[in-house]
Parts: sequence; C-alpha cells; structure tokens
Amino acid sequence: MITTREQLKTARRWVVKIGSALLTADGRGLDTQRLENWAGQIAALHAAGAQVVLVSSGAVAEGLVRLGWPGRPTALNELQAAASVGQAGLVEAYNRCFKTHGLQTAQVLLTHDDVSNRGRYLNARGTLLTLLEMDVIPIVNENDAVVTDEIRVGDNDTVAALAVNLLDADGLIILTDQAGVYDADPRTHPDATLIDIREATDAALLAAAGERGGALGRGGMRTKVIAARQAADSGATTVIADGLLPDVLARVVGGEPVGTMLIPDRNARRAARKNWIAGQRRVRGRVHLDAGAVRVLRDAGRSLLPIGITAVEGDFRRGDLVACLSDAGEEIAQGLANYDAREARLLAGQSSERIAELIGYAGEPEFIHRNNLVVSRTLA
Ligand SMILES: Nc1ncnc2c1ncn2[C@@H]1O[C@H](COP(=O)(O)OP(=O)(O)O)[C@@H](O)[C@H]1O
Ligand SMILES: N[C@@H](CCC(=O)OP(=O)(O)O)C(=O)O
Repeated sequence: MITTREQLKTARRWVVKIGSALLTADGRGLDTQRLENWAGQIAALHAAGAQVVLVSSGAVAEGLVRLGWPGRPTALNELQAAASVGQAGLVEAYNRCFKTHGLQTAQVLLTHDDVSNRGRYLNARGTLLTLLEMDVIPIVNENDAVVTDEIRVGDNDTVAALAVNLLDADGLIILTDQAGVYDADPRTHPDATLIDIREATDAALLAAAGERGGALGRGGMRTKVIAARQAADSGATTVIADGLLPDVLARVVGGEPVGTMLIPDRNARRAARKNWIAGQRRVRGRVHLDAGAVRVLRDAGRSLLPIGITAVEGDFRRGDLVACLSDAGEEIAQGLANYDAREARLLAGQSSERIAELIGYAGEPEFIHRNNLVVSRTLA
C-alpha cells in the first residue's frame, strides 16, 4: 500500500481521471491542445512501464458544440443525445492524440450495473485487463446514452473510483482545475490553503469540500474526496492535482509534492472486492478439490484451475459465489466462478489447454482467479 510520496514511484497500475472543468477551454467543446498534452504525458508513463486507464469526461460538452446547442439542456433525453454525439468526438480526438505516440485506444462505456452485477463485473474487469496487457489505453466514461436518472453515477470521479476497485489499481490521479483540495473552496475563500497529504477518511476533507461542482463539472470537490475514500477501500492512493501544471502526471508519479495526496488508512488491507466477496452470503454451488489444489490455494495464494476440481455440486452461473471444499469436506475458500455449473462439470479434472475443445469457446484458464478468491480462515 502506498502511503508516502516516495512510494508513489512504485505504483504500476494507474487510473487517471480528467474532468469536464479541464477538458473544455472556453467552457464549450474539447480543448484539443490540452488533450494532446495529456496524451503525451500518459504515453510517457506507459513507456516507463506503467499501465494507465484514462477516465475522461467531455462527451456532453463536445456534443453541445457538434449539435450547435447554446447550453447544457436539462431534459435527460437531450443530455443523452448530446453525450452520444459528443462521445464519438471524444474518442476520435483521443485516438488521434495517442496515435502520434504509437498507442491504440479503446472506448469502454460503463454503467453502475457493470460493476455491481457479478457476471458483468468479471466481464468488465476481464476486458480492461486484456486491453492493458495488449498495451492499449482504455478510455472510460459512463454510458450516458443508456443510463436513466435512477441508475446513473453522474460524475466521473465515482466512475474512476469504480475503475480503481475493478482493476485493483495502485493509484488514482484526479486532474481538475484547482491545485488540489484546499481547506475551503478557493473560489469563495481566496485565502484557503492547499492540503498536502491526509488519510482519505479524514472527516475534515468533506467539510472543506463544498457542495457542488463548477458550471460544467458534475461533482465538485466533494465527489473527488468520496472517490478517494472508495479507492482507499481497495488499498489505492489518490492524488488530486492541477491538470494544467506542466508534466503533472510525471511529477505526481515521481513523488513530487504536487496536489493533495489522500492515502488509505493502515487498516485498509484487504482489497475491496475481497471484502465484497467475503460479505456475500449466497454461495450458489460447491466444488471439491484434490490435495494439490487445496495446497496451492491455501499456501501459495494461487488461482483455482479446472484441473484441481474433482466434483461439482449445485447450479451456479458465471460470476456466482462458489465454495471450494477439500476432500474431507472442509471449506478452503470461496470465490467467483468463471464458468457455470454445466461447464464446470465438463472442465473438472481437465487441463486448461482443453477448455475450448471441451466447452466450445476459449474462456479464462482459471476456474476462479486468485483476485476473486478469498481463502477461508483456518482454526489452527
Ligand atoms: N475544498 C476545496 N478545494 C478545492 N476545490 C474545491 C473545494 N471545494 C469545492 N471546490 C470546487 O470544486 C471544483 C472542481 O470540481 P468540478 O468543477 O466538478 O471539476 P471536474 O470537472 O474537474 O470534476 C473547483 O473548481 C472548486 O470550485
Ligand atoms: N459522462 C459525462 C461527464 C460527467 C462529468 O461531468 O463528470 P465530472 O468531470 O466528474 O464533473 C460526460 O462525458 O459529459
């Protein structure tokens, strides 16, 4: 876990969020020069070995310009129309910028459901991880075109925190139009002072963050502080910094004292997803393991491969919680299954290389990936 500026240098997987307030120079349309600059900074991080997921706002703002609308509409259907038109422009622009650095981009539009529903959660995670492995820069936004008022996340600070949880990222960088979090809103309190480093759960932070964001932004500082708390829940550190500071990303990642660093507290050990798995009470099925599988799960913290499964009980679906039992019937672990019960029966005892041949498509080599597995506490 990263709790000092110096340790930021050790982070490998980053989520970078760029907010509406920054993306549009005159408050309307995308500022392509800025986009080019950030793309260059992200490309440099990538070249230095970091994995970066970009969460970018700006779809609505760009849509307004493309449609020739004078201001932000209030009707949800009009906002959604603007977002769909603008989202195309947003990814086009990023695509162009990253291409000059030899990097591919991918558009990933998420809804809250994609991270709260177990089956979809595994899919979203799998897609993003695959993109990172392929050296593609995923560009994430909320799927504004299809979400309704009741289920929309609304601000991209929260979307970025969800991406951090989804990917077990080490760090979150939120770029905005202020130098960081001040002890009061600097727009209304010109004498406010910048906070350097705090625990994300510090109650004074929320008190300092005002209620709302700027004219174009949705969340303000409040949602950024809450996002930092959510990131801290999965052990990640957040830095909120001025997106227009030259080389801001390299400076943050290099441990320079820029922006406000919000760190997880010492107790935030277990990844949020693991807490979430441990909190699930609805075990949908059981798999029995051979002695070798029991040993690697328990002692080496490894994934469960189909080859270690000897029998399958119950009727579960992909993404359901499944208990893993030893030969003696003792519960060893619980985790989220990558395959449903029917497929599990076909795969039990078989090498992962045969997955496609046995079930008709090539899925993940693991039956339960170690990141989705919680080993049961032993009494010894
Ligand atoms: N304590 C605070 N420190 C810094 N900014 C604050 C604070 N409280 C409120 N704000 C406001 O939050 C704004 C940034 O949020 P927002 O406009 O939503 O930006 P973005 O589009 O980057 O998410 C700042 O411009 C500032 O007015
Ligand atoms: N999804 C919306 C952005 C939501 C939004 O403005 O969020 P934020 O930048 O956090 O204030 C869009 O692309 O226009």
